[in-house]
Amino acid sequence: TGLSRPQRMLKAVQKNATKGDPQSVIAAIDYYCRHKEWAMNVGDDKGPILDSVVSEVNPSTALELGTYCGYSTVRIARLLSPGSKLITVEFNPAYAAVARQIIAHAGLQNKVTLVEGGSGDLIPKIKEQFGITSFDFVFLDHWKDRYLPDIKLLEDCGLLKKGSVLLADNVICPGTPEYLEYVRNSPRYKSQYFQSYLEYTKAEDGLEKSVFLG
Ligand SMILES: O=C(NCCCCc1cc2ccncc2s1)c1cc(-c2ccc(F)cc2)cc(O)c1O
Ligand SMILES: [Mg+2]
Repeated sequence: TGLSRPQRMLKAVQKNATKGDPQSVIAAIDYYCRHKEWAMNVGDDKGPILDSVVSEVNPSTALELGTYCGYSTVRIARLLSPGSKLITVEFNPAYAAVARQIIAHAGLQNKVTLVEGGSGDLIPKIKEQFGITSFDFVFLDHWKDRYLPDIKLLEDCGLLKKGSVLLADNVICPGTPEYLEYVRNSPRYKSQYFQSYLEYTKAEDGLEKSVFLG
């Protein structure tokens, strides 16, 4: 059966990107996915919006739900200040194996902790396992029907504080209607939509930024 799509993407990174250079890793993945084969990275249309929110928040602690091949992990981690930590959660072991190698190729493995498992199982264990009291920034990019239950779980576990910023991918395509309805109508969040495009396509998609008000 040969290599999987994530493995072919990894080969393209190892061939075309400079070790220790996150920007070249990002460029190699975007080139491969735009010109060779599509993959569900946040991509180079939505990516700069992600970058601007991460830079604005400058998080000491960040959480990513849904690593996939590590593209957005690299985008986020390359912007973190020294001593800051990104925890990224991936359910699929094959994706996680590729992501570890892509994150390492970018030279960002010291800023990133990749945890394999389901978000619902892991979130309640984060405080005890990682000594984290709250997250300054959360990027949601995993199962679209897990966005809402998982932010409620983050609230219940006391992992959000006043000012914590949530950024959700794919709120239009594939879509996260229940999540959007909640964050846009809850008095506990101030929400804002950033219109963009589904990665490597002309279809509409966007990111929803929601600030937790405590
Ligand atoms: O499903 C998507 N992303 C989640 C992958 C699920 C991996 C998981 C991670 C994890 C961690 C913890 N707990 C449970 C889980 S489950 C996704 C899909 C599309 C798309 C858009 C149009 C299409 F025609 C076809 C696909 C675009 C995107 O940007 C996506 O992010
Ligand atoms: Mg996505």
